[in-house]
Amino acid sequence: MEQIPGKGRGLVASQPLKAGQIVLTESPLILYSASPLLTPSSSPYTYCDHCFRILPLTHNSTTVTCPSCSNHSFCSQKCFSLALKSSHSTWVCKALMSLQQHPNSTLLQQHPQERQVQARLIVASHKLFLHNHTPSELDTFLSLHGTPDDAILDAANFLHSLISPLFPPQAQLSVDLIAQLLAKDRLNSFGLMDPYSPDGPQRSIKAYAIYPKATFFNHDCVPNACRFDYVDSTNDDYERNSTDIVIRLIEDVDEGKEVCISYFRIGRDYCTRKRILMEDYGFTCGCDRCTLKLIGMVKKTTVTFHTCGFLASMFVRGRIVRELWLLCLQKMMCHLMFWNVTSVVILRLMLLNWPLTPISYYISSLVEIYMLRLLLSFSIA
Ligand SMILES: C[S@@+](CC[C@H](N)C(=O)[O-])C[C@H]1O[C@@H](n2cnc3c(N)ncnc32)[C@H](O)[C@@H]1O
Repeated sequence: MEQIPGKGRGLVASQPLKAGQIVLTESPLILYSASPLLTPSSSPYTYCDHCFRILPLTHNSTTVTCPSCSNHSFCSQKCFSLALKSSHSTWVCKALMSLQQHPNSTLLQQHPQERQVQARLIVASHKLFLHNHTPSELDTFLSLHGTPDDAILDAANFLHSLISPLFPPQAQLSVDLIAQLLAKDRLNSFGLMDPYSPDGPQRSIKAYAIYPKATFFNHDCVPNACRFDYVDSTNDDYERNSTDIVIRLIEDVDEGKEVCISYFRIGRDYCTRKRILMEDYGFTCGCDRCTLKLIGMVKKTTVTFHTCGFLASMFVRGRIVRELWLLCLQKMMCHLMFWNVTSVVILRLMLLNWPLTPISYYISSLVEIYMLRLLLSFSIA
């Protein structure tokens, strides 16, 4: 891990790496369902509440429903046994049931639906708040990027009043810790997606996970690494946990080069990428793809601006000296064609040696347009 200028911490190759190589496999520190506590999920699938694999539409002999809450189902007895020790312990089961019951549910329903998912996050991360829990996990979590803003503090106050009475006495739940949790989760959690199907509905997020190392991958719109989380596989297809994250390289990476992933599908256009990165992650991307696109846009705007100015000045002058204009038109067109072609050739030759920056494009467009203006004045004169 290194400090990357303008990006904070990032992950850098400490040796030459090959395309296809797995550079990280990791289990989540925190994992929770993305379906709101009180509202039925919009996903066409139901999932195992421990490993998030799809459950069969009709419960088969291997599916187990929690006998205490009857609200959570598991794909197998093995998953249920594992869940009882972690994701669906007796305390989690009781806390979720209590949040789903009146009057807690009434209070939750008065808030945006997002609050129901945030409540799941706090319940799922209760282990971090236990006094006797390993402090390194809380430290790791608190060291992640993200600070609470006013909206998060409001949410934290509400959720604290709702959930703290449910917490075990040995848990150090405070408004500040909840606010930290929400802020870190917003910038660092990965969505686990519905399975892909070519003619199925648009994929939605079935669960969220925070991975303590994977979270340090910065974003690039042309990433050199990519997430392979095997969420679409069935139980028999593979051995690793279905909620583990797997990061593979897309191309060879030299020693010292940063390894980046894309925080979303890479097919999105420049403006959509820019908006998502600002709204969801709070930064403007300076990767090569975005910079080139920006240069193109600056050039287009500059050329349009100067062309409009040029046409407007031609129009005004044309009106004032209409007679002269008509007389000179024929002569001018000859000059224009000559100078325009010449200036374009000169400028393109210059550009070959110029660095590709918005300034060089701006100056070249200015020069081009002033040459044409000069020529027009000569022609009219
Ligand atoms: C999941 S964290 C990545 C690790 C983070 N750099 C850190 O220091 O903890 C996401 C945050 O990293 C920063 N970041 C990621 N990619 C970036 C990029 N291409 N340009 C600028 N900042 C970036 C943003 O502040 C973003 O909110």
